[in-house]
Amino acid sequence: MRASLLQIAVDPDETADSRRRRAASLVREQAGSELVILPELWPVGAFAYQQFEQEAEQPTGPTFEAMAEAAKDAEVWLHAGSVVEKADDGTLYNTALVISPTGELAAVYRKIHRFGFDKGEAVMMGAGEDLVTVPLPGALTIGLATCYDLRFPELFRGLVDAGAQALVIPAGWPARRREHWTLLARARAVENQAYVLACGTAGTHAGVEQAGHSIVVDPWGEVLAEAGPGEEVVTVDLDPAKVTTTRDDFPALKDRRLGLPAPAAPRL
Ligand SMILES: NC(=O)CC(=O)C(=O)O
Repeated sequence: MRASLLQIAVDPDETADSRRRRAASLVREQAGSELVILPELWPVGAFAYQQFEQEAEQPTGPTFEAMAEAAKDAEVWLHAGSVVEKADDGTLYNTALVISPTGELAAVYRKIHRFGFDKGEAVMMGAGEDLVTVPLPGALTIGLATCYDLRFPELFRGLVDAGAQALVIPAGWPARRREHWTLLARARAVENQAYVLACGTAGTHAGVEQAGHSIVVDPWGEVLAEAGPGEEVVTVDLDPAKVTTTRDDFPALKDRRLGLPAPAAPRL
């Protein structure tokens, strides 16, 4: 199963429409891949908080329209990264879109853990509540998470329990925390015995230099491919059987101790 990660640059000197056109043409160039992945909030930039309201769209808005055409032309499954979604009640969400090779909206995932503590998406956006997996026919079942979610292992265990074999994580990860990005991506792969495909952005916006370094890790924790800091396409071949063989040969997931009594209150 061939997968391509499109590590697109999100510098502020480009409009969202221009970036959508560029992304669409990059997607079309990936014909032959089965899965193509774009990063988090790439039309606007993950830290461009001031633009969120203005660039907010419906899940079937301009990003979906441009990406659905491209997915159809290339005949690929497209994880179109995430967009600022404006829900019917006006709430904004950081929402990932998965598009089928026939151009249908196959799944949406609203980011569960919002980044920013007392600012940015943490205060401007609603939190997703639903874990989402998508079985790609004849290939792997992917589990969806976005950027800051990478720091919360319990989410990934939930995805694995729901059948995920590959964890797809679009991000807008800052350069100053790049070591965390690589370490966490490998940790999520090892502990869940799953592929991790984590696609970041390049460039700088809102004063935040992006890490790039999109990474693909196999279920044993080996790095199959890693981008540099600039705009780049990473293409890898995944072996769906490797998930099963890793889990069979080293069955650590079966040694989980579920149902232990919880402490009276979390000790933080
Ligand atoms: N931007 C994010 O969602 C997450 C992030 O930057 C981090 O360090 O975590």
